[in-house]
Amino acid sequence: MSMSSQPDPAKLAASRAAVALVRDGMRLGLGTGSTASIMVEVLAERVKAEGLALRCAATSKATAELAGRLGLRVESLDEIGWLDLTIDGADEVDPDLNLIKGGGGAHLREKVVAQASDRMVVIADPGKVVDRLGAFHLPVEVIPFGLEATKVLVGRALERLELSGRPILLRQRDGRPFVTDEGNHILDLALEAIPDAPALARALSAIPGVVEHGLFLGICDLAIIGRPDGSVVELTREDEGDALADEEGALL
Ligand SMILES: O=C(CO)[C@H](O)[C@H](O)COP(=O)(O)O
Repeated sequence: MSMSSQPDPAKLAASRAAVALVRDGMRLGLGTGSTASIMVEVLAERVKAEGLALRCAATSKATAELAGRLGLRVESLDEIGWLDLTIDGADEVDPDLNLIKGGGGAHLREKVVAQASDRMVVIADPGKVVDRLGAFHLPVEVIPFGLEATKVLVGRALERLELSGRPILLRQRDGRPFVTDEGNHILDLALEAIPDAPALARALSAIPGVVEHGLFLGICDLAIIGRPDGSVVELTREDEGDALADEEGALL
């Protein structure tokens, strides 16, 4: 494998299993983050070895740059129109395959791309599997205009959902507010646990300054969890709780 540093074996195992789902001629969505980057490298190697003809849409500038550099054919989502499969990482995966995403600040484009795909497959290591979403800070992309007012409205929404007092943190990078590929900022909500994810998703989406939150509810079709020994566990929404219950001891 031509990767510069030795990849995490669990992420590599999940990536290989996901890339095995790719078929010649597919239109693919490429996720963002360290796991998705490994997947892009594995995919590029397979494309080179087998001469597959793929069309790829990236979920971030960083992924577009990586995929292009590795020789994958990257086009805009509008050029491709619709995708057969999107493969992406996640920050948390619950037993119903609901996700928190956006640790890398790309969840807006990631959600657009995932929703424009027939199938979304998540690749992750066992540390991402949780019983209930919320330990990971929930990213919320907001427009710069009226940021303080948006923060107040987010706080009020949390109060109504019995999450009052939870910190709302403006994400920083190099001492300045983080700027997404779409020119927006990110509020990270330190919720600890999310009792009612659909209600929170609705409340956040109703705030005008909020562009998109990192809750991916009912979007993921398959989660491939890699293990450090190179094996994988596949979780689907149909077998959701059962599979997790069976595998939990081995996963965590
Ligand atoms: O949602 C994301 C980026 O916005 C990533 O998929 C998520 O943060 C997981 O990243 P990693 O694979 O590096 O742990």
